[in-house]
Amino acid sequence: MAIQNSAGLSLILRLELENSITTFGQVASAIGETGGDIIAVDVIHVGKSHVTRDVTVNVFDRAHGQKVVKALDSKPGIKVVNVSDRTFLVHIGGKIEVNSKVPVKNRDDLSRVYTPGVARVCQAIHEDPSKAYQLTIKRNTVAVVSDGTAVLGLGDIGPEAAMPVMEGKAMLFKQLAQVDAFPICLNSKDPDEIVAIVKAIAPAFGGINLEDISSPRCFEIEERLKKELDIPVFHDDQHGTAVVLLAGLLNAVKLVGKRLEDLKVVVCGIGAAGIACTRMILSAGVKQVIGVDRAGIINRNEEYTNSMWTHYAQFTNPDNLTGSLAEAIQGADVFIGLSGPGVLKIEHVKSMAKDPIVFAMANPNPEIDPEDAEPYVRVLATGRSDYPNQINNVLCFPGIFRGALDSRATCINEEMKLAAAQAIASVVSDEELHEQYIIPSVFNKKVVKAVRDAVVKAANRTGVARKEIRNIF
Ligand SMILES: NC(=O)C1=CN([C@@H]2O[C@H](COP(=O)(O)OP(=O)(O)OC[C@H]3O[C@@H](n4cnc5c(N)ncnc54)[C@H](O)[C@@H]3O)[C@@H](O)[C@H]2O)C=CC1
Ligand SMILES: CC(=O)C(=O)O
Ligand SMILES: [Mg+2]
Repeated sequence: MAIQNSAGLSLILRLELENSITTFGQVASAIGETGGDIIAVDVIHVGKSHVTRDVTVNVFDRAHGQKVVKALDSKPGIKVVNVSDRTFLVHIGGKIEVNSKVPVKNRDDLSRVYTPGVARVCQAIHEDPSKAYQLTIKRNTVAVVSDGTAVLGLGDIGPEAAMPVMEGKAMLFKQLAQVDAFPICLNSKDPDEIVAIVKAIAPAFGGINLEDISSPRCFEIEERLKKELDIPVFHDDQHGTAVVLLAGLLNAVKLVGKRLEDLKVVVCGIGAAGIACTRMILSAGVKQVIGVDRAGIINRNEEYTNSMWTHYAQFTNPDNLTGSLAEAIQGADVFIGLSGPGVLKIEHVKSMAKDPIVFAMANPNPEIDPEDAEPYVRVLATGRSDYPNQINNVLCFPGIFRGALDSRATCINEEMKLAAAQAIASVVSDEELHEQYIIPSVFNKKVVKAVRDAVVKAANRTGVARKEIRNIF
């Protein structure tokens, strides 16, 4: 099983080439000798003495990029005028914008969309607040709320630094499921204040997607908001991740011919995602889950300062094992990583049971380098977009909110989550199922529709839908 990795970093190098001294062939050789991969060349300006070209080069990391630049700069007749990182370029000015659905071309239009016409619409909603679903953006709009305390695996990097991730989530909501989503990053870490703020902004939204809020605060914040709001509140790192993880696990066990109830599963990283994933796989039928965090195996002999861990020990680790990851993983069928980079070593993988399944889901860098793990595992998945088998909550949140908004559900309950997991898994047919294809691609158009339809049905079945469904796809 060969793993294809796209290069880590893509740079655009603006080069000024002196015609009499150098050729493009020399440029290409200099880049090739350093291991850079040219993926595009554009001519920017042709002059008598100089040609300016933009050369797009894939490199492994920053240091490699610097090596390529140095190699070019050292050649006579080649000048590196500018270096831009394509990832930064797509972020300039942010990734989303608000568009108007109604053209305003004259006074007549203006008086309808704005004052005085708008006043009658406001009064209609005042008389019947449920009309907000017909007459405002509420029915199709989700707030993506973060406090920046657990951004990917980068930790507490603050609300401003969290924005690119939240903009990315909003972009994906729109692109994949036509849901309008706003990134809202809060300058507060106080659960009381976060609950109060989200409650206060809720009238404009049909759902709340909590994102990258650190544990254990995230549990309290979500629970309180669920109780106090009549729109779905969904902590994506918990439930979106758990839904996609279960989908991947259902297909992986089918592939290796094991049963959920016979598995020994190790979950590393007992935070928001790890706890929710544990709950989800237990409710799907797994019996033996062992949690590991910085304090080692989570067991019932300890009283942890993190009360969630004390609670976690009550419903996991049936044999009350103690020790470290090395002890936990011996003979395990499945490793689920939701912690940080480099936690899982080759020796750990070698000590797993036959046909090991490794889901190294920490972002941006997984618990083990996929190239290192690949020779020793049967099924490998990461959370990243540039390897096969991407187990990432992006497979869930667009479709699950599409279904919840369409059925105007009051919440996203366990049945809706389970239905979403089964729907994602079902997109991969038995004929297609393969070590490198246990989970559909984010770009597989069947995913959002399958999840949305399954969620709508589950919402109806469980009595949380407030609306008859019209099919929008
Ligand atoms: N692939 C996906 O869809 C998703 C991936 N993640 C990733 O999972 C990781 C955790 O995310 P959250 O649960 O939201 O964060 P969190 O902050 O709630 O929990 C992380 C947990 O991992 C533990 N941990 C960190 N380093 C560790 C180490 N070296 N050994 C043992 N335990 C360690 C922490 O102590 C903490 O309990 C992040 O890297 C995040 O990017 C999270 C959500 C979705
Ligand atoms: C994917 C995601 O939500 C995370 O890594 O936090
Ligand atoms: Mg997240």
